[in-house]
Amino acid sequence: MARYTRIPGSLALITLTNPPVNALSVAVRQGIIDTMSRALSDPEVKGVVLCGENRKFCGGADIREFAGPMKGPHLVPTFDSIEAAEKPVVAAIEGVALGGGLELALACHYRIAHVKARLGLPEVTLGLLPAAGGTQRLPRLIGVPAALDLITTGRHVSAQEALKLGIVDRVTDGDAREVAAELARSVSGQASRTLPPLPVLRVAHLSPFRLN
Ligand SMILES: CCCCCCC/C=C/C(=O)SCCNC(=O)CCNC(=O)[C@H](O)C(C)(C)COP(=O)(O)OP(=O)(O)OC[C@H]1O[C@@H](n2cnc3c(N)ncnc32)[C@H](O)[C@@H]1OP(=O)(O)O
Repeated sequence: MARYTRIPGSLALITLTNPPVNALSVAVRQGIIDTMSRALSDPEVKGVVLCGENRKFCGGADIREFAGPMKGPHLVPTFDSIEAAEKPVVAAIEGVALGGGLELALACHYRIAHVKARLGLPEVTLGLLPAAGGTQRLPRLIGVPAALDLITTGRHVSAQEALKLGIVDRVTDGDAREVAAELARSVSGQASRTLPPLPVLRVAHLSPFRLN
């Protein structure tokens, strides 16, 4: 599930609620769609903060659902609709943002991380790819070499390394939700931030092709 709360400054706070790590179960994916739609259709809401319950942003796809057939909304359109939102969406990353959890944060327009947060794309360790936009959004944000390192090793990075790499916009030792709310208020009314275009790979004797 995802809980919807109105917070000061004309903002909506969306909290993923699926203990223990707020993994992206069917109910959480549907909850994101429902709460985002509520925030976007309310003219009083000028921006959105997205966080996870119990100070854990999101541990990724819900591995408890891997045994059965895929049900409910897919991650890709769910995340695409966040990226396409005309109101700023800021991820408040506490605890972990792993796999689909980091891909969710990458679909947001801004990311604030708590100093103790860990981020990564560990899909490769499960024999999967970050197939919910991570292979596109991460290279656009931090460049191909750094993105390939994270995608192919599955290693977790600290909040400080994530800041250095350009994955997050700010690191705080305070309440990441409050810092995210401050940022959302300061950019509300501005055009949503978009990622730079995909890098074009040029190989001798071949026409350039787009990485997608
Ligand atoms: C079919 C096509 C799908 C395409 C989509 C592809 C895109 C997305 C893919 C993914 O997201 S794959 C999943 C990626 N995430 C992970 O691999 C995270 C795995 N978990 C961990 O690394 C650790 O558990 C942790 C989150 C760092 C927490 O570590 P900690 O040492 O603090 O606690 P643990 O004892 O390991 O775990 C606590 C508790 O949480 C449960 N859990 C952890 N991750 C998940 C998860 N992703 N889904 C569901 N449950 C999860 C874990 O099983 C423990 O549960 P209990 O044993 O306490 O019941």
